[in-house]
Amino acid sequence: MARPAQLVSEPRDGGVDAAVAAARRIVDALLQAGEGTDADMTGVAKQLHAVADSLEDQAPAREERLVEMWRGDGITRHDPVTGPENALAPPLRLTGDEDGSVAGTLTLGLPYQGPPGCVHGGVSALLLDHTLGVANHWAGLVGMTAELTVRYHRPAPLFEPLTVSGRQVSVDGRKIRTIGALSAGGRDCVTTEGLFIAKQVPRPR
Ligand SMILES: CCCCCCCC/C=C\CCCCCCCC(=O)SCCNC(=O)CCNC(=O)[C@H](O)C(C)(C)COP(=O)(O)OP(=O)(O)OC[C@H]1O[C@@H](n2cnc3c(N)ncnc32)[C@H](O)[C@@H]1OP(=O)(O)O
Repeated sequence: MARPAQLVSEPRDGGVDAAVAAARRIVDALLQAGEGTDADMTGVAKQLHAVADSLEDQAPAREERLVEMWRGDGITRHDPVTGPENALAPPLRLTGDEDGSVAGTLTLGLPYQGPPGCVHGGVSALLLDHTLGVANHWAGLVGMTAELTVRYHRPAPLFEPLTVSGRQVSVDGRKIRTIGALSAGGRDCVTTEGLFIAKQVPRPR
């Protein structure tokens, strides 16, 4: 049987991907520390601002950067779910199977908390919306999300491996229907059904 296809950008060892991995650690560590430690948070803020100042000084114009982001086809490096260049992405790593499904596993920490010890519902919806989009790409026809129905069956736990999966189920003219699930320990926590319309926002150039 063929190996599953990698559907996300492999993070690189150095460059911006390494800096983004460090930024994710910072977000996590700040939340883990909170207010009640002896850490010099004023000093920390100063150091982080210094890093941001230096990055902003050297960044290209936003329009130029958008063109660069959207160069080429397929997998993106900047999206907020899988993108190795995006510190907001957990990141989720998705692979595509021969049967047309896509799936990935990840473990979420404190930055993604909703109810105590559980994943925020909006975060689950984000992970699923994107996974359904990638499932459409894997199936060969992508579209814009027109409708997303999300059912929350049971709380999804933080700090435990979660599986996120999706599969395109039908195409009727421009209407694409795609389903997905987020599960923990083999049990569905969240399931979703999406209607996508085959249309794309023009790429910046
Ligand atoms: C998409 C990215 C592609 C990147 C490609 C890279 C490669 C792939 C790699 C990696 C995958 C990445 C994955 C990313 C995933 C993320 C997805 C998002 O976050 S998308 C952003 C959120 N969604 C919006 O912002 C939409 C906003 N809405 C619109 O733009 C329009 O309303 C749109 C396109 C949905 C429809 O507009 P109209 O003008 O093209 O089409 P009309 O004529 O209105 O509808 C066509 C048919 O669909 C029905 N329809 C439209 N909206 C409906 C709805 N909400 N519910 C039910 N039916 C609806 C209509 O009734 C009509 O049906 P009748 O042909 O008459 O039978």
